[in-house]
Amino acid sequence: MSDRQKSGLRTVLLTSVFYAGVGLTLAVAQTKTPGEQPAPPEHGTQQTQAARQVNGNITDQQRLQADKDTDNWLLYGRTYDNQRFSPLKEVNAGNVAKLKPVAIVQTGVAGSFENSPIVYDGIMFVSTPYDHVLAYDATTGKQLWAYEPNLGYTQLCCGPENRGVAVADGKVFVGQLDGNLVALDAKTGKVAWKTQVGDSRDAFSLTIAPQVYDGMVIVGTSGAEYPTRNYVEAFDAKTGKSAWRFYTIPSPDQPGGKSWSGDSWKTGGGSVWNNPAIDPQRGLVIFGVGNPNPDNYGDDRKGDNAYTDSIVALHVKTGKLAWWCQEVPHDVWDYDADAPVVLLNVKDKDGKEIAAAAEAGKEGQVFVVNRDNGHLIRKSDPFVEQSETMWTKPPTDGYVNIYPGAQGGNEWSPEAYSPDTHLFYVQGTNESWEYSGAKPDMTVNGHLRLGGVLQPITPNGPMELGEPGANAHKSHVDGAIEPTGDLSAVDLDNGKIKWQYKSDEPMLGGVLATAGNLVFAGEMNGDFDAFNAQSGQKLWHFNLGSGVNAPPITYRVNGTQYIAVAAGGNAANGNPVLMKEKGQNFGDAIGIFAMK
Ligand SMILES: O=C(O)c1cc(C(=O)O)c2c(n1)C(=O)C(=O)c1cc(C(=O)O)[nH]c1-2
Ligand SMILES: [Ca+2]
Repeated sequence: MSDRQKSGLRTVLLTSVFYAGVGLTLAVAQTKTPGEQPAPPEHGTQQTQAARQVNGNITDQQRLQADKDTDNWLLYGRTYDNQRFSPLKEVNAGNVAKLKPVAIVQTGVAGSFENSPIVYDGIMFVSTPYDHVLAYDATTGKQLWAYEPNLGYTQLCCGPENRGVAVADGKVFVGQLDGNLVALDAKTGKVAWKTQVGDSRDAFSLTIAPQVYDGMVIVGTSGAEYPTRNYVEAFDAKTGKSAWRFYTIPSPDQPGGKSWSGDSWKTGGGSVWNNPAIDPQRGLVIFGVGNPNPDNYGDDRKGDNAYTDSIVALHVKTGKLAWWCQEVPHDVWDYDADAPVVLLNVKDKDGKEIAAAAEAGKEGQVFVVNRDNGHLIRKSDPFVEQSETMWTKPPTDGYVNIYPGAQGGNEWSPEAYSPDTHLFYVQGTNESWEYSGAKPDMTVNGHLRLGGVLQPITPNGPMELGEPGANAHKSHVDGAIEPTGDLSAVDLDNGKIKWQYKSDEPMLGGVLATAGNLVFAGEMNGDFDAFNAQSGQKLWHFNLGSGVNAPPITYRVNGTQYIAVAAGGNAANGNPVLMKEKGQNFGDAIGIFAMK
């Protein structure tokens, strides 16, 4: 073990002792100080932690009006438009410097922690890597129940990720890595029903946070690094019975079907692994679609390859296609459109305000489309560095180095939009990737089919992914940049970057914007930061001991505003190699912060 690693280990041990101390002091403070405002009658102001009852009875009506519900965080992106904006402002740019942890919860499951919790009526619902689900008192971190699945066989490209649960009508819905969608009783965490969405032996998995709407649970499948034909599927929330399924790769007779040569559409990829937005007024479900397969070798799938790397809208009642807009035609770089689509209004070139949908792609720009027809309104300026070699076809007799690569740009990180500042906040990674192409020897269901080598590189060498060929492959690092990250505020009315914060490591996990003129986001070194939403000035940070690579949320219980975020690091795309180099470890923490 190098000195550097040793000192990293020591820091983590010391900080965890510190956290335990914080938890203790605050737990005592909690019993002494009842909430400032009367609690809901079923709880009572003198309620102890143990008395808090789990209530997951969020109704359709409540979800539709989630924007008016200032206290709760009812949906993945807080509201169906996925803006991740909260009107709470007790914590604001003027006082955030005094923000303190009130509890640091440890879930017991360390690993790539990407969860965005749901909070309802003082209860926080969390999912961990490997799909454990836990219910906590959202003010103290006291655990109320836990679901520990016996996962079946899994075949995963990028780690044991779970991005979150959905809570509706007394149930908690979790997509599992083994391809199952499971409904839990929200009061107890016991399984109510379980449905297989995709066969894990064929490399289908669920890492997505499900969406819930109008009696349905909607999920998409991961698996596009394997020869799959992926889909989005809606299930009856009461029974788990399939309501509709939409294949993200059209057959030849469907719209866009001619954009695949031969039979390539049958195994064309097109994963969907981030939470869809819902436009209730238009009756649309809108989401991003992942890469085509094979990833780097496109000669056997000639054409644009619809609907991969696209923003896609379906009629939510039937699952029928409404429109799509492709960000990257005929992708050979694994440029999934994999961040949540955000619904917002922007000005068109004539200054007219129009309903839009936006997604910040892996290729490093925000795509803004008209929500009525999917027409591209504009692309933002790049929010990461783009190499001159970008868009070079991976050669079969050599290699090409490109940035951004398959980690983005924006990796899957949920963006935020503040209607107060009219700015769109997005994280980004500057990282070189080495690509080469190779015609796959054969196609075997459930076996990786990358069509060559793609791997992140630093100026010092490869960050090996352990994928076939990557380890054995001699890497070339000429032109490689040091991996770094940024957080950008983008004006989507003109596509310009208003401010940008730079981080020493890739930034991924997601952003929260609040009416307190604040933006919260994490860094891989464990820092959880608050910025002035207008100016980008960093106002506060707290180190959570391992990478804050998850989306923060905020909520209010008994009149107190809390901010929470998961911290565990990230296991995808060579990030464990980077973390090891810097002496950083995987973790299992959820930090809960307040002004008290
Ligand atoms: O195409 C796919 O099916 C798929 C799925 C996932 C996933 O489900 O996590 C990732 C990717 N692709 C991917 O390309 C990628 O870079 C990636 C990073 C991560 C992560 O959790 O940090 N997941 C995934
Ligand atoms: Ca992918």
